[in-house]
Amino acid sequence: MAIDCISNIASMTHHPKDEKKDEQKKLVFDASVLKFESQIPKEFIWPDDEKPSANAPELQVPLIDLGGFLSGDPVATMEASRFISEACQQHGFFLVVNHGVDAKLLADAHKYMDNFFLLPLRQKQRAQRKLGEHCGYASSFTGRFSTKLPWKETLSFRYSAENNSSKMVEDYLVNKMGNELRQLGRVYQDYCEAMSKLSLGIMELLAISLGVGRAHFREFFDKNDSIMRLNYYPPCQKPDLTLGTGPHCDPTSLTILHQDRVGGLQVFVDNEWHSISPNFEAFVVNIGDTFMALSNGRYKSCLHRAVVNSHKPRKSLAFFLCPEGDKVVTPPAELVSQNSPRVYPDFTWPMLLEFTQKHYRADMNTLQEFSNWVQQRNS
Ligand SMILES: C=C1C[C@]23C[C@H]1CC[C@H]2[C@]1(C)CCC[C@@](C)(C(=O)O)[C@H]1[C@@H]3C(=O)O
Ligand SMILES: O=C(O)CCC(=O)C(=O)O
Ligand SMILES: [Fe+2]
Repeated sequence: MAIDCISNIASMTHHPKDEKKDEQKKLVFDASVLKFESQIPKEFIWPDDEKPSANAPELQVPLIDLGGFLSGDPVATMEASRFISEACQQHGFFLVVNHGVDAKLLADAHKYMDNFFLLPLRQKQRAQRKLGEHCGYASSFTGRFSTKLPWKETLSFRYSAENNSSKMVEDYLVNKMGNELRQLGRVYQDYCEAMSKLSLGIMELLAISLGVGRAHFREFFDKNDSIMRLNYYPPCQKPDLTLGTGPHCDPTSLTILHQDRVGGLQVFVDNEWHSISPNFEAFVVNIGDTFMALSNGRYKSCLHRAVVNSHKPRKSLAFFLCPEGDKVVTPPAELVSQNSPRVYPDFTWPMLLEFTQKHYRADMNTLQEFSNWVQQRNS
């Protein structure tokens, strides 16, 4: 595969445009084979100004204890919302502990990632993500991007909090991968339900921290239609030349990320990349572009990326909270005034999702580029 991959890369430079497109489709990232190569394909080598810097300083992120809030303690609730307000005005990232997510479920969610990603490539490709779609298996997005390829494999699927969708995740994975992955499907169904519940709690704290009605965002996301993404970063023989996930702000509303014990998440704060050290007891929470719009720009969606290493695989589970498709993303009246005029146009999440899947590779400017695109289309 690697030879095929490299010969395709080699031949990609000599074909006319249309044939080159065909060649790109054949470029396959098979980590189990590429690892025997001393070099990495040039498509995975990022420009010098984006390569990972040596040991990034650790970011001191507030560890917010949700225990008091979850048990209804009003003092603990106010304290947690204050910590969140400070973090979201600084960089949009915070850590939560005593979050109420079952430890065995968390352990299973990591264990079943190995069950999937260690399958032979041919089997993983049964769930192959199609161009323009956001669900399915993808490896480094070969065929979607031709440069700055991320050193990762992902499996993404939809989760809906609608009552009649209690088996959506399980059914999707069994339908794509066969009945032998039914237990895996059940684990991620349960995991997404736990993430949705945790997200709605955090939405209450965000509303309190912004001084809007405590139920406002909770109701907005009650029947969320979210994305679950499993990130698998194979070891890389040249970790200082590539990135696991490129620099970006999440276009979604809220991300609840659980990284394994390997570490690799970095956040761009005070003009420098900082690492967020792994803490298996904690979830990393960050707001995304859609919540930045909902907060009328009050809270910032933060630039972050993931680096890889040469000695062991890294895994992260990212739950991307997204509103139902027909919800209009517009800030509550309390956050708009003469002193705080509207920053972004009204939009729906499916519009922004389509923009990132068909028109624009999400980076640190997605929301601004999307706003320009919306205004052009409406003018
Ligand atoms: C809506 C989404 C698009 C991406 C997955 C979710 C939220 C994060 C986005 C992403 C991770 C940002 C960096 C670029 C990207 C292409 C990736 O590296 O995976 C983005 C995802 C995507 O478009 O598939
Ligand atoms: O793997 C990580 O730590 C970060 C992944 C990420 O930012 C994403 O999937 O949006
Ligand atoms: Fe992200």
